[in-house]
Amino acid sequence: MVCVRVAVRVRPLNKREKDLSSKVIVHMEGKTTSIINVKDALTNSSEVKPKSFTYDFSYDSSNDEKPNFVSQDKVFTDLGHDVLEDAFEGYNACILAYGQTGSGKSYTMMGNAGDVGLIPRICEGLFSRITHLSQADHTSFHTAVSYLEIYKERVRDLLSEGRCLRVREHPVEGPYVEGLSTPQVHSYSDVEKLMEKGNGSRVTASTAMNDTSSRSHAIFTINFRQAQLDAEQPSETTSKVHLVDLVGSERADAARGGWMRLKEGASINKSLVVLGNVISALADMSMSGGSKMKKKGSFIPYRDSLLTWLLKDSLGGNSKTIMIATISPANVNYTETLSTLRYANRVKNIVNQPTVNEDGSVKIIRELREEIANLKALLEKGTRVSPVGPKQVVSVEEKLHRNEARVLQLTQEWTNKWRETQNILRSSLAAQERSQGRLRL
Ligand SMILES: Nc1ncnc2c1ncn2[C@@H]1O[C@H](COP(=O)(O)OP(=O)(O)OP(=O)(O)O)[C@@H](O)[C@H]1O
Repeated sequence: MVCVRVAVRVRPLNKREKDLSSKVIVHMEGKTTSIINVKDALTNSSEVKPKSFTYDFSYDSSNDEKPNFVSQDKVFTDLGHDVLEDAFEGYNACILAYGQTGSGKSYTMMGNAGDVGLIPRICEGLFSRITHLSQADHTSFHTAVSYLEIYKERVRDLLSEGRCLRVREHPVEGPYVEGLSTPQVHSYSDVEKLMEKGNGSRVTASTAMNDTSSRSHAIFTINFRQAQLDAEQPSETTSKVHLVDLVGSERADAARGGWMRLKEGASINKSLVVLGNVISALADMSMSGGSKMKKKGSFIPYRDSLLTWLLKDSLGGNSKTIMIATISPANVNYTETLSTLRYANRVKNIVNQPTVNEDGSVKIIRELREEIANLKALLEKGTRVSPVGPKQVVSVEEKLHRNEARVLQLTQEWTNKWRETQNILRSSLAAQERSQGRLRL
Protein backbone atom coordinates (compact mmCIF):
# COMPACT_ATOMS: atom_id res chain seq x y z
CA MET A 1 0.00 0.00 0.00
CA VAL A 2 1.37 3.42 -0.91
CA CYS A 3 -0.03 6.93 -0.59
CA VAL A 4 -0.58 9.14 -3.60
CA ARG A 5 2.40 11.51 -3.68
CA VAL A 6 1.67 15.20 -4.08
CA ALA A 7 3.80 18.00 -5.54
CA VAL A 8 2.81 21.68 -5.68
CA ARG A 9 4.38 23.93 -8.31
CA VAL A 10 4.16 27.72 -8.49
CA ARG A 11 4.75 29.48 -11.84
CA PRO A 12 6.08 33.03 -12.49
CA LEU A 13 3.69 36.03 -12.49
CA ASN A 14 2.07 36.33 -15.92
CA LYS A 15 1.52 39.54 -17.91
CA ARG A 16 -2.00 40.08 -16.65
CA GLU A 17 -0.92 39.71 -13.04
CA LYS A 18 2.01 42.09 -13.56
CA ASP A 19 -0.30 44.63 -15.23
CA LEU A 20 -2.50 44.47 -12.13
CA SER A 21 0.61 45.10 -9.97
CA SER A 22 -0.04 41.81 -8.22
CA LYS A 23 1.91 40.82 -5.16
CA VAL A 24 3.59 37.42 -4.77
CA ILE A 25 1.82 35.72 -1.87
CA VAL A 26 3.18 32.17 -2.22
CA HIS A 27 6.43 31.16 -0.56
CA MET A 28 8.13 27.80 -0.50
CA GLU A 29 10.73 26.37 1.78
CA GLY A 30 11.77 22.75 1.66
CA LYS A 31 8.57 20.73 1.34
CA THR A 32 6.37 23.52 2.73
CA THR A 33 4.21 25.91 0.73
CA SER A 34 2.85 29.00 2.50
CA ILE A 35 0.27 31.49 1.32
CA ILE A 36 -0.56 34.93 2.73
CA ASN A 37 -3.87 36.69 2.24
CA VAL A 38 -2.63 40.12 1.16
CA LYS A 39 -6.05 41.74 1.80
CA ASP A 40 -5.87 40.69 5.48
CA ALA A 41 -2.26 41.71 5.69
CA LEU A 42 -3.10 45.24 4.59
CA THR A 43 -5.88 45.67 7.16
CA ASN A 44 -4.22 44.17 10.22
CA SER A 45 -0.67 43.04 9.64
CA SER A 46 0.16 41.87 13.16
CA GLU A 47 -2.57 39.21 13.26
CA VAL A 48 -2.00 37.73 9.85
CA LYS A 49 -0.34 34.38 9.76
CA PRO A 50 0.45 32.54 6.52
CA LYS A 51 -1.37 29.29 5.90
CA SER A 52 1.19 26.52 5.46
CA PHE A 53 0.93 23.05 3.92
CA THR A 54 3.52 20.32 3.61
CA TYR A 55 3.69 18.14 0.52
CA ASP A 56 6.08 15.54 -0.87
CA PHE A 57 7.52 18.31 -3.05
CA SER A 58 7.03 22.10 -3.11
CA TYR A 59 8.42 23.39 -6.39
CA ASP A 60 9.21 27.07 -6.71
CA SER A 61 9.33 27.87 -10.43
CA SER A 62 8.35 31.52 -9.93
CA ASN A 63 11.74 33.08 -10.62
CA ASP A 64 14.71 31.44 -12.34
CA GLU A 65 17.09 33.73 -10.49
CA LYS A 66 16.16 32.29 -7.11
CA PRO A 67 18.55 29.64 -5.72
CA ASN A 68 15.66 27.20 -5.08
CA PHE A 69 14.23 27.62 -8.60
CA VAL A 70 12.81 24.37 -9.98
CA SER A 71 13.21 23.76 -13.73
CA GLN A 72 11.36 21.33 -16.02
CA ASP A 73 14.42 19.09 -15.80
CA LYS A 74 14.29 18.97 -11.99
CA VAL A 75 10.58 18.02 -12.07
CA PHE A 76 11.44 15.20 -14.46
CA THR A 77 14.40 14.05 -12.36
CA ASP A 78 12.24 13.87 -9.23
CA LEU A 79 8.99 12.54 -10.63
CA GLY A 80 9.52 11.34 -14.21
CA HIS A 81 12.41 9.04 -13.27
CA ASP A 82 10.21 7.32 -10.68
CA VAL A 83 7.47 6.77 -13.24
CA LEU A 84 10.00 5.15 -15.59
CA GLU A 85 11.31 3.00 -12.76
CA ASP A 86 7.73 1.90 -11.96
CA ALA A 87 7.03 1.04 -15.61
CA PHE A 88 10.17 -1.08 -15.92
CA GLU A 89 9.31 -2.87 -12.67
CA GLY A 90 5.86 -3.70 -14.05
CA TYR A 91 3.75 -1.27 -12.01
CA ASN A 92 1.04 1.00 -13.34
CA ALA A 93 1.77 4.67 -12.80
CA CYS A 94 -0.12 7.92 -13.14
CA ILE A 95 0.63 11.63 -12.97
CA LEU A 96 -2.31 14.04 -12.71
CA ALA A 97 -1.88 17.79 -13.14
CA TYR A 98 -4.55 19.74 -11.26
CA GLY A 99 -4.98 23.51 -10.90
CA GLN A 100 -6.66 26.73 -11.92
CA THR A 101 -6.75 27.78 -15.58
CA GLY A 102 -3.42 29.24 -16.63
CA SER A 103 -1.57 27.93 -13.56
CA GLY A 104 0.84 25.73 -15.55
CA LYS A 105 -0.71 22.26 -15.95
CA SER A 106 -0.02 21.94 -19.69
CA TYR A 107 3.39 23.57 -19.23
CA THR A 108 4.29 20.97 -16.60
CA MET A 109 2.89 17.99 -18.53
CA MET A 110 3.61 18.86 -22.16
CA GLY A 111 5.73 22.05 -21.94
CA ASN A 112 6.76 24.41 -24.70
CA ALA A 113 9.05 23.86 -27.67
CA GLY A 114 12.60 24.00 -26.32
CA ASP A 115 11.40 23.60 -22.75
CA VAL A 116 9.45 20.37 -22.86
CA GLY A 117 7.51 18.92 -19.94
CA LEU A 118 7.03 15.54 -18.31
CA ILE A 119 5.24 13.65 -21.11
CA PRO A 120 7.94 14.14 -23.78
CA ARG A 121 10.71 13.62 -21.23
CA ILE A 122 9.17 10.39 -19.91
CA CYS A 123 8.71 9.04 -23.46
CA GLU A 124 12.26 9.98 -24.43
CA GLY A 125 13.58 8.39 -21.23
CA LEU A 126 11.59 5.24 -21.94
CA PHE A 127 13.14 4.77 -25.38
CA SER A 128 16.65 5.60 -24.27
CA ARG A 129 16.36 2.85 -21.60
CA ILE A 130 14.85 0.42 -24.10
CA THR A 131 17.78 1.01 -26.47
CA HIS A 132 20.26 0.50 -23.65
CA LEU A 133 18.59 -2.68 -22.33
CA SER A 134 18.02 -4.25 -25.77
CA GLN A 135 21.77 -4.13 -26.35
CA ALA A 136 22.59 -5.69 -23.01
CA ASP A 137 20.28 -8.72 -22.90
CA HIS A 138 17.49 -10.57 -24.64
CA THR A 139 14.62 -8.49 -23.40
CA SER A 140 11.89 -7.63 -25.88
CA PHE A 141 9.72 -4.55 -25.52
CA HIS A 142 6.33 -3.58 -26.85
CA THR A 143 5.18 0.01 -26.48
CA ALA A 144 1.90 1.51 -27.64
CA VAL A 145 0.35 4.87 -26.85
CA SER A 146 -3.09 6.40 -26.84
CA TYR A 147 -4.17 10.02 -26.45
CA LEU A 148 -7.75 11.01 -25.65
CA GLU A 149 -9.62 13.95 -24.28
CA ILE A 150 -12.84 14.14 -22.31
CA TYR A 151 -14.83 17.12 -23.44
CA LYS A 152 -18.39 17.73 -22.27
CA GLU A 153 -18.59 14.16 -20.91
CA ARG A 154 -17.61 12.61 -24.23
CA VAL A 155 -14.40 10.77 -25.03
CA ARG A 156 -12.61 12.02 -28.17
CA ASP A 157 -9.75 10.05 -29.73
CA LEU A 158 -7.03 12.66 -30.32
CA LEU A 159 -5.10 10.28 -32.58
CA SER A 160 -8.11 9.79 -34.84
CA GLU A 161 -9.39 13.28 -35.68
CA GLY A 162 -11.26 13.62 -32.41
CA ARG A 163 -13.64 10.68 -33.11
CA CYS A 164 -16.14 10.23 -30.25
CA LEU A 165 -15.96 6.85 -28.51
CA ARG A 166 -17.74 4.96 -25.76
CA VAL A 167 -16.41 3.75 -22.43
CA ARG A 168 -17.10 0.15 -21.46
CA GLU A 169 -16.11 -2.06 -18.57
CA HIS A 170 -14.31 -5.38 -18.94
CA PRO A 171 -15.08 -7.79 -16.05
CA VAL A 172 -11.37 -8.36 -15.31
CA GLU A 173 -9.46 -5.54 -17.00
CA GLY A 174 -11.85 -2.81 -15.85
CA PRO A 175 -12.97 0.31 -17.76
CA TYR A 176 -11.67 0.92 -21.28
CA VAL A 177 -12.46 3.05 -24.32
CA GLU A 178 -13.93 0.96 -27.11
CA GLY A 179 -12.11 1.38 -30.43
CA LEU A 180 -9.45 3.78 -29.12
CA SER A 181 -6.38 4.06 -31.38
CA THR A 182 -3.33 2.58 -29.66
CA PRO A 183 -0.56 2.66 -32.27
CA GLN A 184 2.62 0.77 -31.52
CA VAL A 185 5.67 3.04 -31.27
CA HIS A 186 9.29 2.05 -31.88
CA SER A 187 11.14 5.27 -31.13
CA TYR A 188 10.76 8.64 -29.47
CA SER A 189 10.30 10.28 -32.85
CA ASP A 190 7.23 8.04 -33.43
CA VAL A 191 5.79 9.37 -30.16
CA GLU A 192 6.66 12.98 -31.02
CA LYS A 193 4.63 12.79 -34.22
CA LEU A 194 1.63 11.35 -32.39
CA MET A 195 1.85 13.96 -29.61
CA GLU A 196 1.91 16.72 -32.19
CA LYS A 197 -1.12 15.25 -33.95
CA GLY A 198 -3.02 14.85 -30.67
CA ASN A 199 -2.16 18.28 -29.30
CA GLY A 200 -3.43 19.81 -32.54
CA SER A 201 -6.82 18.15 -32.03
CA ARG A 202 -7.42 19.37 -28.47
CA VAL A 203 -10.28 21.75 -27.73
CA THR A 204 -8.85 25.07 -26.57
CA ALA A 205 -10.21 28.59 -26.07
CA SER A 206 -8.79 31.95 -25.18
CA THR A 207 -9.51 32.99 -21.60
CA ALA A 208 -8.55 35.94 -19.45
CA MET A 209 -6.00 33.71 -17.69
CA ASN A 210 -4.61 31.84 -20.68
CA ASP A 211 -4.53 32.51 -24.44
CA THR A 212 -4.73 28.82 -25.25
CA SER A 213 -6.70 27.34 -22.41
CA SER A 214 -7.46 23.63 -22.64
CA ARG A 215 -11.17 23.07 -22.26
CA SER A 216 -10.92 19.32 -21.76
CA HIS A 217 -9.18 16.68 -19.69
CA ALA A 218 -6.41 15.02 -21.71
CA ILE A 219 -5.14 11.52 -20.96
CA PHE A 220 -1.93 10.37 -22.65
CA THR A 221 -1.34 6.68 -21.95
CA ILE A 222 1.73 4.52 -22.48
CA ASN A 223 1.05 0.77 -22.62
CA PHE A 224 4.36 -0.92 -21.98
CA ARG A 225 5.22 -4.63 -22.03
CA GLN A 226 8.59 -6.26 -21.52
CA ALA A 227 9.51 -9.92 -21.77
CA GLN A 228 12.73 -11.72 -21.06
CA LEU A 229 14.00 -15.31 -21.03
CA ASP A 230 16.75 -15.42 -18.46
CA ALA A 231 18.37 -18.78 -17.55
CA GLU A 232 15.25 -20.55 -18.82
CA GLN A 233 13.12 -18.53 -16.39
CA PRO A 234 10.77 -16.29 -18.34
CA SER A 235 9.60 -12.95 -17.03
CA GLU A 236 6.91 -10.78 -18.56
CA THR A 237 5.32 -7.65 -17.14
CA THR A 238 2.94 -5.01 -18.42
CA SER A 239 2.50 -1.47 -17.25
CA LYS A 240 0.02 1.29 -18.00
CA VAL A 241 1.21 4.87 -17.50
CA HIS A 242 -1.50 7.55 -17.51
CA LEU A 243 -0.29 11.15 -17.88
CA VAL A 244 -3.23 13.45 -17.28
CA ASP A 245 -3.68 17.16 -17.90
CA LEU A 246 -6.94 18.10 -16.18
CA VAL A 247 -9.14 20.99 -17.15
CA GLY A 248 -8.86 24.24 -15.13
CA SER A 249 -10.26 23.75 -11.65
CA GLU A 250 -12.02 27.12 -11.20
CA ARG A 251 -15.73 26.87 -10.70
CA ALA A 252 -17.97 27.13 -13.75
CA ASP A 253 -18.83 30.79 -13.75
CA ALA A 254 -20.18 32.47 -16.85
CA ALA A 255 -19.17 35.88 -15.51
CA ARG A 256 -15.49 34.96 -15.21
CA GLY A 257 -13.96 36.31 -18.40
CA GLY A 258 -17.30 35.90 -20.16
CA TRP A 259 -15.96 33.08 -22.27
CA MET A 260 -17.40 29.98 -20.76
CA ARG A 261 -20.62 28.80 -22.28
CA LEU A 262 -22.92 27.45 -19.61
CA LYS A 263 -23.24 23.95 -21.03
CA GLU A 264 -19.48 23.57 -21.38
CA GLY A 265 -19.01 25.01 -17.91
CA ALA A 266 -21.52 22.67 -16.36
CA SER A 267 -20.03 19.48 -17.81
CA ILE A 268 -16.44 20.56 -17.07
CA ASN A 269 -17.58 21.36 -13.57
CA LYS A 270 -19.37 18.04 -13.22
CA SER A 271 -16.31 15.87 -13.81
CA LEU A 272 -14.20 17.96 -11.45
CA VAL A 273 -16.94 17.81 -8.81
CA VAL A 274 -17.03 14.01 -9.18
CA LEU A 275 -13.22 13.88 -9.02
CA GLY A 276 -13.46 15.88 -5.78
CA ASN A 277 -16.10 13.48 -4.44
CA VAL A 278 -13.99 10.43 -5.33
CA ILE A 279 -10.92 11.98 -3.69
CA SER A 280 -12.90 12.88 -0.55
CA ALA A 281 -14.44 9.41 -0.28
CA LEU A 282 -11.02 7.75 -0.74
CA ALA A 283 -9.33 10.10 1.72
CA ASP A 284 -12.09 9.47 4.32
CA MET A 285 -11.78 5.74 3.77
CA SER A 286 -8.01 5.64 4.27
CA MET A 287 -8.15 7.97 7.28
CA SER A 288 -10.66 5.66 8.96
CA GLY A 289 -8.53 2.62 8.06
CA GLY A 290 -11.28 1.38 5.73
CA SER A 291 -13.78 0.96 8.57
CA LYS A 292 -16.01 3.87 7.53
CA MET A 293 -16.71 2.34 4.16
CA LYS A 294 -17.55 -1.03 5.63
CA LYS A 295 -19.83 0.47 8.28
CA LYS A 296 -21.79 2.81 6.03
CA GLY A 297 -21.75 0.47 3.06
CA SER A 298 -21.00 3.53 0.94
CA PHE A 299 -19.02 3.33 -2.28
CA ILE A 300 -16.62 5.40 -4.35
CA PRO A 301 -18.62 7.18 -7.09
CA TYR A 302 -16.17 6.40 -9.93
CA ARG A 303 -18.94 5.90 -12.46
CA ASP A 304 -20.44 9.36 -11.95
CA SER A 305 -18.03 10.81 -14.54
CA LEU A 306 -16.01 9.42 -17.45
CA LEU A 307 -12.82 10.89 -16.02
CA THR A 308 -13.02 9.07 -12.69
CA TRP A 309 -14.34 5.91 -14.31
CA LEU A 310 -11.34 5.70 -16.66
CA LEU A 311 -8.90 6.61 -13.90
CA LYS A 312 -10.36 4.15 -11.39
CA ASP A 313 -7.08 2.23 -11.04
CA SER A 314 -5.07 5.43 -10.56
CA LEU A 315 -7.25 6.65 -7.70
CA GLY A 316 -7.26 4.19 -4.84
CA GLY A 317 -6.38 1.18 -7.02
CA ASN A 318 -3.52 -0.65 -8.72
CA SER A 319 -1.20 2.25 -9.53
CA LYS A 320 1.59 4.39 -8.18
CA THR A 321 0.07 7.84 -8.51
CA ILE A 322 1.41 11.38 -8.25
CA MET A 323 -0.64 14.59 -8.29
CA ILE A 324 1.00 17.85 -9.32
CA ALA A 325 -1.03 20.84 -8.18
CA THR A 326 -0.09 23.97 -10.12
CA ILE A 327 -0.69 27.44 -8.69
CA SER A 328 -0.29 31.12 -9.51
CA PRO A 329 1.91 33.21 -7.18
CA ALA A 330 -0.36 36.30 -7.37
CA ASN A 331 -2.63 37.78 -4.68
CA VAL A 332 -5.40 38.21 -7.29
CA ASN A 333 -5.76 34.42 -7.35
CA TYR A 334 -5.70 33.95 -3.59
CA THR A 335 -9.03 32.12 -3.31
CA GLU A 336 -8.34 29.68 -6.16
CA THR A 337 -4.80 29.02 -4.96
CA LEU A 338 -5.90 28.33 -1.40
CA SER A 339 -8.58 25.97 -2.67
CA THR A 340 -5.98 24.11 -4.81
CA LEU A 341 -3.63 23.82 -1.82
CA ARG A 342 -6.43 22.38 0.33
CA TYR A 343 -7.45 19.98 -2.42
CA ALA A 344 -3.84 18.79 -2.81
CA ASN A 345 -3.61 18.37 0.96
CA ARG A 346 -6.58 16.01 0.90
CA VAL A 347 -5.14 13.94 -1.96
CA LYS A 348 -2.12 13.09 0.23
CA ASN A 349 -4.40 10.77 2.24
CA ILE A 350 -5.37 8.51 -0.65
CA VAL A 351 -3.88 5.05 -0.37
CA ASN A 352 -3.31 2.90 -3.47
CA GLN A 353 -2.49 -0.82 -3.79
CA PRO A 354 0.01 -1.16 -6.62
CA THR A 355 1.04 -4.66 -7.67
CA VAL A 356 3.47 -5.89 -10.31
CA ASN A 357 1.45 -6.83 -13.41
CA GLU A 358 3.01 -10.17 -14.17
CA ASP A 359 1.91 -12.37 -17.08
CA GLY A 360 -0.37 -15.20 -15.87
CA SER A 361 1.70 -18.16 -17.13
CA VAL A 362 4.97 -16.57 -16.03
CA LYS A 363 3.51 -16.24 -12.55
CA ILE A 364 2.54 -19.94 -12.51
CA ILE A 365 6.03 -20.95 -13.72
CA ARG A 366 7.66 -18.85 -10.99
CA GLU A 367 5.38 -20.31 -8.30
CA LEU A 368 5.95 -23.87 -9.53
CA ARG A 369 9.72 -23.31 -9.47
CA GLU A 370 9.49 -22.10 -5.89
CA GLU A 371 7.51 -25.20 -4.99
CA ILE A 372 10.08 -27.40 -6.76
CA ALA A 373 12.87 -25.84 -4.68
CA ASN A 374 10.86 -26.57 -1.50
CA LEU A 375 10.16 -30.15 -2.57
CA LYS A 376 13.84 -30.73 -3.32
CA ALA A 377 14.79 -29.39 0.10
CA LEU A 378 12.23 -31.72 1.67
CA LEU A 379 13.60 -34.72 -0.21
CA GLU A 380 17.16 -33.88 0.74
CA LYS A 381 16.16 -33.65 4.36
CA GLY A 382 14.21 -36.89 4.04
CA THR A 383 17.14 -38.87 2.69
CA ARG A 384 19.56 -37.47 5.26
CA VAL A 385 17.59 -37.72 8.51
CA SER A 386 14.48 -39.46 7.25
CA PRO A 387 11.89 -37.27 9.05
CA VAL A 388 9.16 -38.55 6.73
CA GLY A 389 8.27 -42.13 6.01
CA PRO A 390 9.21 -43.81 2.67
CA LYS A 391 5.63 -43.49 1.39
CA GLN A 392 5.70 -39.77 1.84
CA VAL A 393 9.06 -39.44 0.11
CA VAL A 394 7.59 -41.18 -2.91
CA SER A 395 4.65 -38.76 -3.02
CA VAL A 396 7.04 -35.79 -2.75
CA GLU A 397 9.07 -37.24 -5.61
CA GLU A 398 5.97 -37.72 -7.71
CA LYS A 399 4.89 -34.15 -7.06
CA LEU A 400 8.37 -32.92 -7.92
CA HIS A 401 8.35 -34.73 -11.28
CA ARG A 402 4.85 -33.50 -12.07
CA ASN A 403 5.86 -29.90 -11.31
CA GLU A 404 9.06 -30.15 -13.34
CA ALA A 405 7.14 -31.49 -16.34
CA ARG A 406 4.56 -28.69 -16.02
CA VAL A 407 7.29 -26.02 -15.77
CA LEU A 408 8.97 -27.43 -18.86
CA GLN A 409 5.72 -27.41 -20.83
CA LEU A 410 4.70 -23.89 -19.74
CA THR A 411 8.20 -22.50 -20.39
CA GLN A 412 8.16 -24.04 -23.86
CA GLU A 413 4.73 -22.55 -24.63
CA TRP A 414 5.79 -19.15 -23.31
CA THR A 415 9.08 -19.23 -25.27
CA ASN A 416 7.22 -20.01 -28.50
CA LYS A 417 4.89 -17.09 -27.86
CA TRP A 418 7.88 -14.85 -27.04
CA ARG A 419 9.72 -15.82 -30.27
CA GLU A 420 6.55 -15.24 -32.29
CA THR A 421 6.14 -11.76 -30.75
CA GLN A 422 9.77 -10.96 -31.51
CA ASN A 423 9.32 -12.02 -35.13
CA ILE A 424 6.19 -9.86 -35.47
CA LEU A 425 8.09 -6.97 -33.90
CA ARG A 426 11.02 -7.40 -36.28
CA SER A 427 8.82 -7.52 -39.38
CA SER A 428 6.76 -4.53 -38.25
CA LEU A 429 9.97 -2.54 -37.68
CA ALA A 430 11.29 -3.54 -41.10
CA ALA A 431 7.98 -2.55 -42.72
CA GLN A 432 8.13 0.82 -41.00
CA GLU A 433 11.71 1.40 -42.11
CA ARG A 434 10.81 0.40 -45.68
CA SER A 435 7.90 2.83 -45.73
CA GLN A 436 10.21 5.58 -44.53
CA GLY A 437 12.66 4.70 -47.28
CA ARG A 438 15.40 3.96 -44.79
CA LEU A 439 15.95 0.36 -45.85
CA ARG A 440 18.22 -0.03 -48.87
CA LEU A 441 17.24 -3.21 -50.66
N1 LIG B 1 6.53 27.08 -14.48
C1 LIG B 1 6.36 27.89 -15.52
N2 LIG B 1 7.40 28.60 -16.01
C2 LIG B 1 7.23 29.43 -17.07
N3 LIG B 1 6.06 29.65 -17.69
C3 LIG B 1 5.00 28.96 -17.26
C4 LIG B 1 5.08 28.05 -16.15
N4 LIG B 1 3.87 27.55 -15.94
C5 LIG B 1 3.06 28.08 -16.87
N5 LIG B 1 3.72 28.93 -17.65
C6 LIG B 1 3.15 29.70 -18.77
O1 LIG B 1 1.88 30.18 -18.35
C7 LIG B 1 0.91 30.06 -19.39
C8 LIG B 1 -0.27 29.21 -18.93
O2 LIG B 1 0.22 27.90 -18.64
P1 LIG B 1 -0.54 26.57 -19.05
O3 LIG B 1 -1.10 26.66 -20.43
O4 LIG B 1 0.36 25.45 -18.75
O5 LIG B 1 -1.74 26.61 -18.00
P2 LIG B 1 -2.86 25.51 -17.74
O6 LIG B 1 -2.93 25.32 -16.27
O7 LIG B 1 -2.62 24.30 -18.56
O8 LIG B 1 -4.15 26.27 -18.21
P3 LIG B 1 -5.56 25.72 -18.81
O9 LIG B 1 -6.27 25.01 -17.74
O10 LIG B 1 -6.25 26.99 -19.19
O11 LIG B 1 -5.23 24.89 -19.99
C9 LIG B 1 1.65 29.48 -20.59
O12 LIG B 1 2.04 30.52 -21.43
C10 LIG B 1 2.86 28.83 -19.97
O13 LIG B 1 3.96 28.78 -20.87
